[in-house]
Parts: sequence; structure tokens; C-alpha cells
Amino acid sequence: MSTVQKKKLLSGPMIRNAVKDSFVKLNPVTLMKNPVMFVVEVGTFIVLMMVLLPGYFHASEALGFNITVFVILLVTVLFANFAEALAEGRGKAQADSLKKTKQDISANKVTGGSIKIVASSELRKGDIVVVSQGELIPGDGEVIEGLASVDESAITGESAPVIKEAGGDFNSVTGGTRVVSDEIKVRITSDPGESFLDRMISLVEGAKRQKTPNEIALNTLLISLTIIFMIVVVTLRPIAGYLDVDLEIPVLIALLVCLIPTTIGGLLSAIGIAGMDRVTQFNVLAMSGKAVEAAGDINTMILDKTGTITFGNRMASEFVPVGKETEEDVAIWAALSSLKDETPEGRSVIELVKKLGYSYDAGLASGAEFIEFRAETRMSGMDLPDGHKVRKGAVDSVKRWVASQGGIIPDNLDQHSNSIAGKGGTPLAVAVGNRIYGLIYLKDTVKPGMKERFEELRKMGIKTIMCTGDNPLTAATIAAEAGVDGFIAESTPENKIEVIRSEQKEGKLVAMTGDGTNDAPALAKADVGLAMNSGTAAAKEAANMVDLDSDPSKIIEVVAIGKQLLMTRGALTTFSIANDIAKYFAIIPAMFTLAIPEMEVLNIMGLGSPSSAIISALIFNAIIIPLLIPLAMRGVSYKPMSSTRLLRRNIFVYGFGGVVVPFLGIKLIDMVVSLWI
Ligand SMILES: Nc1ncnc2c1ncn2[C@@H]1O[C@H](COP(=O)(O)OP(=O)(O)OP(=O)(O)O)[C@@H](O)[C@H]1O
Ligand SMILES: [K+]
Ligand SMILES: [Mg+2]
Repeated sequence: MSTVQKKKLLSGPMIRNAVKDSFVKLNPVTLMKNPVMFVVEVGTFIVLMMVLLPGYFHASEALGFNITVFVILLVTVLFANFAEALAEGRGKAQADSLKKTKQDISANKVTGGSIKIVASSELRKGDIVVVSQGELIPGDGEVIEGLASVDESAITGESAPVIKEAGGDFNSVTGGTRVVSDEIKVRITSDPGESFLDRMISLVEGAKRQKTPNEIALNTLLISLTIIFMIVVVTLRPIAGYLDVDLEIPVLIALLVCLIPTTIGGLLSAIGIAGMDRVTQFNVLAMSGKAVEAAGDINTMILDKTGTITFGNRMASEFVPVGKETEEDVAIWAALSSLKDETPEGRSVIELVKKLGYSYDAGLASGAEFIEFRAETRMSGMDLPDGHKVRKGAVDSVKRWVASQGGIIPDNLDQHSNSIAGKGGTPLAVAVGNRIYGLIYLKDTVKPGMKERFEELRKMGIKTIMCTGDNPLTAATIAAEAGVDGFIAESTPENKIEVIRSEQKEGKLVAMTGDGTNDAPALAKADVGLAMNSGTAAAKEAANMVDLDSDPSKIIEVVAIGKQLLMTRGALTTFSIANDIAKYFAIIPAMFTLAIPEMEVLNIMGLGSPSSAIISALIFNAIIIPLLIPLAMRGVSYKPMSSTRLLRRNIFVYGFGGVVVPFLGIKLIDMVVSLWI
């Protein structure tokens, strides 16, 4: 994780701002979005009226009590506002630092044959700009010419520059980042106001924060409970009147506030914001809270092999001749097939040929037709002007290509390719026309710790499927070594979409990572699509999350954060509702004891006096909110285990705890309060 983004949980100015915001948020128009707290605010207002106009309400006798109730109710609303303001504070601080990055930059726009200097705000989609060493890239775009190293620390917090180059999956650049060497020509891909930085700012600022479906469902439950308790409390007065018990309005309001789920009502929005924020602190940008929550419910995870499970710097390490061919011939034809292959694999072939000291005629490439590597064909190469067609690629693809030209497959080809695949390497066959010369051994290694992480995922009940374009044997070797649940070999980008679709048909939620343009449809189809920041604009556009550090295995942590968010919300809801039971037993006997002495048997807590019981329950109801803010922000602690076990554990801890804690808390507060009342 980067150091720039990793901030202290809280700072002095953040707390000061949050305190200020708590008062601003008292505005009933904004508070209306939180129905539970809005009811508390209305109650606060009614009690305030009784305090201000005691004569009118015949409430002069109870003035002291009413003032106390008013203050506690007001503080309850302020505490809830404070929780939300505090959660929002960190995003705001981050947005401010991003805004500093977003200054107006001057751009060298290519118009006709000449270069004109314009402001970055004038750039539109499709414009071409030149960016040289030391200059800031004026907008999001794709490199169409050249190669440069780019410092993206303004956005990713990562200080090591990254290479951006035309063609391939590393061509996308972000406005506001700086070219530290060389020069590139960039085609702008976003209009003003719609850039990645703009999106990022509005995301962390929470400007576009919308309630997620889960939050809406929970809110509906909270509103229903509130309405039910309002009916109960309102009907209590005539019933009590029938029994000749006069229930004061402030007492009824206190009862209502204690019974409605104020704890979760006060913390709900903070929990959601803090969950998004945890993802952001992790250098992953989630486009919506919904995406983060979906991550928490994932059943199936699709991972690609190269670069996610393995390091992905697949390097040519050996040339293996087959039939009667020689190593030198394999090397030379491999080099010719790679002269214009700009993939890391292609470049590593040229390196190895140089290292082994073989020479070839690079001039042959002039006038040749370059056959670019594509995931669909799984081959790359060159059609030379002299008629030679040179190819390298996945063994089955090359075999088919050779056979289609009437060639014969050497006997020992499979044996050699299987031996490479059996070691987890990728064999690439090298052929010219209908003749197979041999194999290139591409070496790759499984990242350390993968097995443990997949084990964790399994404990969470998540199935992992590795989808790779590689051959079945390599795939099987890597799959076994990494410990994934299943794998699909020789898969095309379409296959990934099919896997996602078939899992979704079974009602499962699917997550996947990707970086290439050909991953874009699958990223869009998946419930959680995590694109790499280094990837193409299309992939980032399609995904609902972007990893600024471009580490595909981060999807595992994102799922954990999502689960933690859902669990925190569930745990605090359980706690909040369980809590109200104790308050019920504190207040109901207190309300009736004066008129019906027999009710004293219900005073199981042995509270001092009716007034002190009500005040104590109200105080507990208020201070539980700030006491739980750290838990809401940090999230409940989380160990990978199945959802059913988790649910059972949480219901026990937070349900049982939710019943017991307030009994103790209210009793303690009552002991103190009784000294005054
Ligand atoms: N530059 C290249 N030239 C020729 N063939 C290649 C080249 N790069 C990869 N291949 C072959 O094409 C296959 C598919 O490549 P692709 O990048 O689509 O999938 P992959 O990297 O093996 O799998 P993953 O989905 O795990 O990244 C590879 O397994 C390899 O056999
Ligand atoms: K309550
Ligand atoms: Mg790949």
C-alpha cells in the first residue's frame, strides 16, 4: 500500500470540521433522509416548545425534567450527525489533495502539421497532444506514438514511474500525471469534467453517493419499526388515561426515542461511507457503494493466470528443438517471429536470442507483414516478402495452423511441450509455413502466498476459477500449485463471459479482474469487475472498480472489505434492536409505577426513581452512538469462515451483547443520575 494515501484514521482538523458539520446537518431538510433521526429531531422540537412555553402546555412543574430530556435528545441527533460527518471527513480531505493535482495545464495540441499551445480545459475527445519530458499530461488518453516513463504518484501515491507505450495493454495515461522521460503522442479520450481525476474527486467526496439496494432495504425495515413504535406510543396515552394514569408528552417521546432503532439509524450512513473509504485507502476506486457491497456477497471469483496468480513477467528461458531441427534454427525463427511483437513475451524472445549469441537478419522484416498477437488466434509472427510465413504461439494453435498447410507434426513435439507445461511453464511452438522447428519455454512463477489466500477464499465459501489462454497441462500445473478450485484452459475472452453468465444463471455473484480491451465485456458483465489502472481505457470504463496499484490479486482483499462492510452493518443492526429491549424494561415500569404500584415488580433493574430511569435510558441511548463510531468506521473484526458460522457468531456476540450491555449501562448511569434526581 502506498504511503501517501495511507492516512491516520482521524486528525484534529477532521474532528473539528465534523463537530461543525454536526450542527449544519441539523437542518431538517437534510435530516429527513434519515427517517429515524428525523423522528428524534421532531421529538426534540416538541420538547423544546414545552420548555419555552411551559404555561401553554401546563408543563411548568416538570420544567427541569423537560429541559434535561430536550438536551439529551438534541445531543442524540448531534451524535448521529457527528458519526456521518466524521466518516465523510476523510474523503473530503483526500478530494482536496486531488483537486490540487487538477490545475489547468497547458497542452501541446497537434493541429494540422503544427503544434499549438492550448489550455487543458479546451481539449476534447479525439484531440492529439504531444507530451515531453517534465511536462504534465493534460488529459486522459491513449498513447498512440512513442514510449515514456510516467510518474503517476499524484493519483496512485506510488512513487516509482511506470512505462506507458503505444499499442498493447499499457497505453492508457491519466491527466495530471507527469512524463519523467522521453516523449509521447497521446489521443485524448475524455471531455472536460469527465476525466478519471474528476470521477475520482467526486467519488471520494461522496458527491454522487447514493443509497445502495442493501441500505434501502435496511432503511425500509428501520422505517417500519419506527412507525410501529410510533403507533404503540401514541395509543399508549389513551390506554393509560383509561387506567387514570397521566402520561406526560416528554415521557412518551423519551420512550419512543428509546424504542426506535436510533443506534443503527445514527450509524448506518457512517458504516457505508467508511466501507467505501476503506476500499479507497487501499488504493482501489469503487465507482459505487453497490459495487463494494456486491464484493461482500461474491460466490465465484474468476481469475486469470498470467499476472494474477503468477508474476506474469513470462520470459523466454530456453529454445527447445524438435525432430531433426537445431536450437539455432529455433532461435532465429523465433526472433524473426518476434521482431515486431511488442508484448513482454515477444521482447523476451529477442533478449534470449541476443543472450545466446545467435545472429539473424533483422533486415528481413522490412516490407514484411506483421501478424500481431491476438488472444483469439493465440499466435503472432510475420509474413516475409520472400514468402516465408513465420509464426509462434500456443502449441495447439500452431499445430492446427501447420496441419492446415499440409505439414507434419514432429513426433517428439508433444513430449517436449508437455515437459515444459508440466513444470508450469508456457510452451510456444515456432513454425515456418508447414514446418515446426521447436519450442520456446516461457517461464513464469506462482506468486508466493497464493495457496493460503485461496484457502481463505474457500473458507468464506467462494469458488475460484482460473481462466487462462494457456494449454490444459500448464493450466493444471499452475492450478494445482496455486490451489484454485477449478480452471478453464485455452480460454478465449468470450469463454470468460460464458463462465460468468453460467455462474450468474445459477444465481451466483461473480467477481473478476482484467486489464485488456478484450476483458472489457466480461468486466462489465461481472457483478464486481476490477480493472487495472495500467490497463486500457476500455477496461477501466467497463469495470466498476479500478485498482490504482494494478495488482490483480487485490480482488481478494476487496472481497474481504465488502464482507466486513456487510457484517458491520448486520452486527450493529442486531445490536441496536437487541438494545431496545433493555430500554423498554427501564422505561415502561417507570412510567406506570406512580399510578400502579404493582408495576414495581417489572422494575427488574431496581432503578432509583421513575424520572432517573427514563433519563438514564435516554442517556444510554445517546452515548452508545459515539461509543460505537470507532467500530462503525473500522468495521467489525473479521476472520474468514462460512457465512452461516459467521451469522451464528455475530448473532450471539451482538444480539446477546446488545441485550446485556444496556442493562448494565443503564443501571450504572442510573446510580449516578439518582444522586441528583
Ligand atoms: N506474444 C505472443 N506470441 C504468440 N503467442 C503468444 C504470445 N503471448 C501469449 N501467447 C500464447 O497465447 C496464449 C494465450 O495468451 P493470453 O495472454 O490470451 O492468455 P494467458 O496469458 O495465457 O492467460 P491469462 O488469461 O492467464 O493471462 C498463451 O498461453 C500463449 O500460448
Ligand atoms: K433507540
Ligand atoms: Mg494474459
